[in-house]
Amino acid sequence: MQNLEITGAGRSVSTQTDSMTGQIPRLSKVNLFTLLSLWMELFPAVEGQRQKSQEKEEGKCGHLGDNEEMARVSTDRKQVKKTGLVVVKNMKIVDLHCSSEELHAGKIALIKHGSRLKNCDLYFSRKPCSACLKMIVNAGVNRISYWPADPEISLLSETSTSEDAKLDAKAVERLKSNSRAHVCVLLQPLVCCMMQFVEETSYKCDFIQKMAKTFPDTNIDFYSKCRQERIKEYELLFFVSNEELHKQILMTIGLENLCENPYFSNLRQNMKDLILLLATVASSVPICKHYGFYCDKTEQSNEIHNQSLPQEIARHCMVQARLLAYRTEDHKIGVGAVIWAEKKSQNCDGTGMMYFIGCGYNAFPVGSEYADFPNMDDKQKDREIRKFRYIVHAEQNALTFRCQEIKPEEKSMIFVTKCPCDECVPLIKGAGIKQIYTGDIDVGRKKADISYMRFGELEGVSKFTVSKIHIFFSNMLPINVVWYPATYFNLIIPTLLKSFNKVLSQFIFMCKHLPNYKFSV
Ligand SMILES: Nc1ccn([C@H]2C[C@H](O)[C@@H](COP(=O)(O)OP(=O)(O)OP(=O)(O)O)O2)c(=O)n1
Repeated sequence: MQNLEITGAGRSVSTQTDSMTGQIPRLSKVNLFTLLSLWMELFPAVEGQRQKSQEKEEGKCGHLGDNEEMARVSTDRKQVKKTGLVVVKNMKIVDLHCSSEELHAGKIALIKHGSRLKNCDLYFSRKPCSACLKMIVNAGVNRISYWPADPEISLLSETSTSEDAKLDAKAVERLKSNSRAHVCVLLQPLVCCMMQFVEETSYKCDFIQKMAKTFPDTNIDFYSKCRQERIKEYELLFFVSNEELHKQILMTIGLENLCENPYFSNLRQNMKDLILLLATVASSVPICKHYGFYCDKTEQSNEIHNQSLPQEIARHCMVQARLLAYRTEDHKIGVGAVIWAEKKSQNCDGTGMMYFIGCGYNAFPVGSEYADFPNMDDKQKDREIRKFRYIVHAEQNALTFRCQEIKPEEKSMIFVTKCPCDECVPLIKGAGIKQIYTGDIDVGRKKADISYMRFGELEGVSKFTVSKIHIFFSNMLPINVVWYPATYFNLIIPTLLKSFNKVLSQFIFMCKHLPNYKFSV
């Protein structure tokens, strides 16, 4: 971990402020929406779905013995790719979805929004199938953007139904040419220095720093290792490494105009850059066996024992916030925030019980022009010309532009990349948000214009910050599960029962066959 202080992505980095003062590159909205759609495709499968697909794989589903049905299910699963979706209205994110076992992302959006999809822009991580497209164009959407790789009905799966995939691609084209909605690929090249900036800031972000602080002896640069792994993983998922194959796909999905150079190589370069950026941001909230977002007070974790999120979901939402932070207008530091809530019962969405409430990043009031407000920070002497009285914080924007009400009876949570300041803490509590997932590097800091004193004293809202899990429990639990008593029992008891069942059935089997064994002996 000592390496963390000196190297990042193979070269030395100075601090964000040293290297890029006053010239922070900004992620375009289109690229932010595209990245979030890709990221939503990676939303961790929820427990119910995981179990169901496991059962299907083991042949334990309701249609046990019905070979045809089994074959259809497994072909379907191979052929239909999970898809992420970002719903945007007036250039603001109004919802985040992903396919579930039963429903495609487009259908979920339709169920949830109906005709409110009118005039919305939809960003898909894969070109949607005809069944989704016909409904969403019918709802009057304005624009449908999709990632130009393997579509939702996969053209890469080697199943007997690949003909169907081609037929579906044709139907999609027909729907596209006969609809008013603009169905297109919206990818923009990253602005100059964006990648370097993301590398530097990811490496320096609160979560990595916190781990570096509390894990000082290890010299494993797990950030770089994690990043390399993510790059490989996401390239496999979102990229078609074979150029010819990629061209064939583009031709089949009506993008023959992108198959010629320089368009083809530009497209691939833009795709690669976005994948690299996503992998870099994702590695800034690392998956590490003994670390996670934990509530440090035991009484507090007991109180909310039934409510904590699985680590992989908490981490997923924090990466959403990290992506949002790259749209900041603050030249010094980007902050992102996203609010989710949990329904009491299962959602039709691939996000399980979780549903999106709102998101934001720190910026000047809507509509302000470049020279309207000062950008100076606390290092400048004159307090009158500092930014702090003008900038709207990430949490404030997330609350202002939320698309759903925060219901007092439901568990709602905010994920914010920087510790909530004294201005925001009462807002979060007042809004009825039940949990805060954040970094705590700033806790207790006092400055003339912005301080972080109230977070530590905050009561009635559970605070989850990156910390080390107790070794005893971490060894017993799966890596990505938040430790709290209920989860512990939820996981351990069924596992014990399962093992007990197995032993019991083996014992019965042995008893039944014992005479035979004796006979043969
Ligand atoms: N939870 C938070 C915390 C802060 N901010 C925003 C408001 C400001 O735009 C910026 C605060 O900027 P600072 O200059 O205080 O941040 P630094 O951490 O860079 O300060 P310092 O240089 O003192 O370390 O972050 C936010 O949106 N949400």
